Amino acid sequence: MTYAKYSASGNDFVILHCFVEKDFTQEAIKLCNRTEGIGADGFVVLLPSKEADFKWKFYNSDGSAAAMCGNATRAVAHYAFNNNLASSKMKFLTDAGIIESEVMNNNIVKTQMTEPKVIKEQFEQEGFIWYLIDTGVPHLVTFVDDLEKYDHELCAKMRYEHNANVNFAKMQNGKIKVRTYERGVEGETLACGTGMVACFLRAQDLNLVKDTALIYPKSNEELTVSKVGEKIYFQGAVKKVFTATIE
Ligand SMILES: N[C@@H](CCC[C@H](N)C(=O)O)C(=O)O
Repeated sequence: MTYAKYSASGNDFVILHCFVEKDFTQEAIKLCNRTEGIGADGFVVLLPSKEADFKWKFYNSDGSAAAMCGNATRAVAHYAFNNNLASSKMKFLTDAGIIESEVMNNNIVKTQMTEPKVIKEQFEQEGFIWYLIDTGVPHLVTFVDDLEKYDHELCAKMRYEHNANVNFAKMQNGKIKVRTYERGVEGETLACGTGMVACFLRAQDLNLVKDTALIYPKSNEELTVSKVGEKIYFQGAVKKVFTATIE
């Protein structure tokens, strides 16, 4: 089995393609394990599709399946282009719908995200004002004045209560800084794409940004989120860390 390890702004993935669809839960748990496996936040398998260039199955590191992953869309697009599975502009099927991605120069990949759906308008809980939105997967967002307010125990509580990923965001010189607790990793990751998009949409809602914004996750790598009409684009660099073959 040949696979690639990618980092998309610090959110890391093991990616491979095959022709046989099956349940990859055990492979996800084994390969994502940081002590006894390769180590990653997520595992993605690309499979043939009649409707698009390919389809994917996405798994979190604990083996749970997720409908979408913004950062993985960028890593997977780069992988597909480099493995001749698609041209630089491609469409692929996720459980959240069709994704369009474009591989550009300098390993920059741009993805058109799925249509967001507000699940719950702002509400107060645990001393914070939250907003719950689905950007492919569900995200709670709270804007704070200090990202040190990010609290693992609180995130875990909110995550289970709302079955959502949890984001603490802060405006700094017109840019958005974000820390995300990810469902299925059950901890803070270095970046979460659907989380950054959720924070951008909440910032727009609060009139903190216009139609485009620079966003910095925990890894501090720069990403851009923009809204053109009703379409939302998410863009940034990805890194192929290595490729390898395992028995
Ligand atoms: N890291 C991803 C989101 C992956 C899925 C999420 N953990 C969930 O289960 O909802 C991203 O970049 O969007």
